[in-house]
Amino acid sequence: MTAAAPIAVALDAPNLETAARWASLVTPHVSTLKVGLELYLKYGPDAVASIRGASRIQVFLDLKLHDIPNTVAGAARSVARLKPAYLTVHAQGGADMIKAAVEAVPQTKITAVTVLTSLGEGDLAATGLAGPASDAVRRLAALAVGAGARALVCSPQEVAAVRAEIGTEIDLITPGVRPKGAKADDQTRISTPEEALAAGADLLVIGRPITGAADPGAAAAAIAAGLRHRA
Ligand SMILES: O=c1ccn([C@@H]2O[C@H](COP(=O)(O)O)[C@@H](O)[C@H]2O)c(=O)[nH]1
Repeated sequence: MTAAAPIAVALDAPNLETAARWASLVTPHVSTLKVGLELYLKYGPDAVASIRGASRIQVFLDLKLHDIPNTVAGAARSVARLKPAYLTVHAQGGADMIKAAVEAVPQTKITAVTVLTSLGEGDLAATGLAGPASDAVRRLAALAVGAGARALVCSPQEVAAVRAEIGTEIDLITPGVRPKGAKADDQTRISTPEEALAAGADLLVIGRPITGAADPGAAAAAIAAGLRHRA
């Protein structure tokens, strides 16, 4: 049996039946299933239970919490019983907010989202974050790790620079991954799965290139095979 590839499939589905079907098709090929806002806001904890099924696959709860520290700590405690491997917060919420989340759920890796992979340089300037995205990502990564985050989300284009700064202990997770020739959709700072892994990513988040395929299981298997061949 081959080891599951370091891929988190983003199960951004309109209903539980679709998400559970995708989950059962991709589970043999990948290490992680990601539940995000679309599914969690509609179904809550049932979303996690139904995609996990009877398997022991890792769950990545991508709720991108961003509020005052007390509120984020309470929100993190509310999902602790789901035992997600990863729970996201926005690094821009600041060090106290990240620390509050870390202390609230010690068994889960609090994962700080640095700069959304959909944003380009122009978008950043418009939000008042001057300078190249890579500068903001590195600054927010250092802040988040200093506050206790054990994983970071950045684009594959910044992974090598972040890795050089934060060392090997922190998991680097990259959305914005597109197989060669695939549509970028609304993602801006993208790379291929092979490039992301070669740059030092630990876990690649991939949604639509897998879930939008006619056969999501085959699409996941093909990307996983590509990663094995480069290793
Ligand atoms: O910066 C970020 C943080 C999170 N995401 C999430 O990852 C997936 C990507 O899905 P694709 O279909 O492969 O684009 C999605 O669930 C996002 O919410 C991100 O894209 N960028």
